[in-house]
Amino acid sequence: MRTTFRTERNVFTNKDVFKEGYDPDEILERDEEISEYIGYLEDALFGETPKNIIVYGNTGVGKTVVTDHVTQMLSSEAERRDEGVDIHVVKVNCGHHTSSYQAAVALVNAMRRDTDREEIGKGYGFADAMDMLYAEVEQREGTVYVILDEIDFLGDDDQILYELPRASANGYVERSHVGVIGISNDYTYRDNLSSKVKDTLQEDEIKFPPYDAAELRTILEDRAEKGMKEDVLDGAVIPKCAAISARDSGSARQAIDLLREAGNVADADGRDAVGETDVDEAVTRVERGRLKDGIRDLTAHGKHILLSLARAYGRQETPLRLKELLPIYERVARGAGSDPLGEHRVRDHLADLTMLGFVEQRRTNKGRAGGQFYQYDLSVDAEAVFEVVSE
Ligand SMILES: Nc1ncnc2c1ncn2[C@@H]1O[C@H](COP(=O)(O)OP(=O)(O)OP(=O)(O)O)[C@@H](O)[C@H]1O
Repeated sequence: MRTTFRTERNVFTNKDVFKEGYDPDEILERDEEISEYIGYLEDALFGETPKNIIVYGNTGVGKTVVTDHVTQMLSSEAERRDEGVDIHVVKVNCGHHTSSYQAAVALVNAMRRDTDREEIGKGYGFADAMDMLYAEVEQREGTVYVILDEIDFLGDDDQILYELPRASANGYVERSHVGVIGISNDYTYRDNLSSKVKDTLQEDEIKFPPYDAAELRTILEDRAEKGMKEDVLDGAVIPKCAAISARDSGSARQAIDLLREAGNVADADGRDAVGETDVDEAVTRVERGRLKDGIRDLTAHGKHILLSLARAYGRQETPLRLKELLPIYERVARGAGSDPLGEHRVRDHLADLTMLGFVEQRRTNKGRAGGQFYQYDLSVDAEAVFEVVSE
């Protein structure tokens, strides 16, 4: 039981070093990708038409951190040379702005915020938004690199990728150039683009492979040095976090999360030594965190259905059939103030939840005459479901 605030932590010197938004001074183990990137970006420094680039790689492999780093380098270099070439960078996340129209509006607003102007409201069409975007670009009188993070969320609505690269050729901007950098988790993204977009974009590709254990160790050692006290880590901790993450995902995010959580476990225990067993506990915590994020991302009815299953599971009534689940779901949905969906839609949701790994679907044969039917069970921790729903 704590009655006072601590004056010093047991393990950490700076927890911010382990946060998602932390900007590392140094990007480690990505020299090849940085070099390739610099090669593509360089044209812009000479006032030429900028190259369009798409960066591919799984989650947590450094696409964002490297893109931020090299584009920052590019605009500082242009400023340092002071040869009349200004380079501006504007970034939006298509995961939050999933249509070409929304992305265009978000870009206009980002550029307006950048110059302390009011954001535009609603009620414009795509063409209006693009006109406003071109006006912003033209005002910069230089090269504007547009970064579209999570570009695959645009899906078929990729008109903006057709428009932006043609801005100069079409005379929409005369004093400026526009370049596009797309960031994607989906290696097949390009295959789904329409041929007219492919023809205009003519992009170069940079692929970010997953990190191996040795690379993750380097990244973790650097973070530990910046954010943890000296000598608190047992020698096996970093190699273990690195090995688990390399085997699982090759993600630096996962590795950093594991090290932070292992530190948290020891710290909360009042220890100033982090050991291997703390990593085991960290794995459980990080997985639970990821599971809860996944539940949070579900639609409202997805959550209602999962909660119904979790309740049934808690009463040891699972596995159960759809017709047994429906009344529970209907009560849950009404309790949350929404109209329950019909049987077919619930079945579709259950199929989605099964695909996402939240639910297990079993086919059961009931003797000769009984025919076949499906039964459903919860395949994630019920507590995590209750916790998210009660947030
Ligand atoms: N080479 C590296 N050196 C130092 N830190 C890194 C490196 N690569 C990744 N990181 C860190 O790992 C985390 C995830 O990296 P980043 O956000 O760049 O991944 P991403 O590939 O863009 O992932 P996502 O597709 O999920 O957005 C960040 O905290 C980042 O600072």
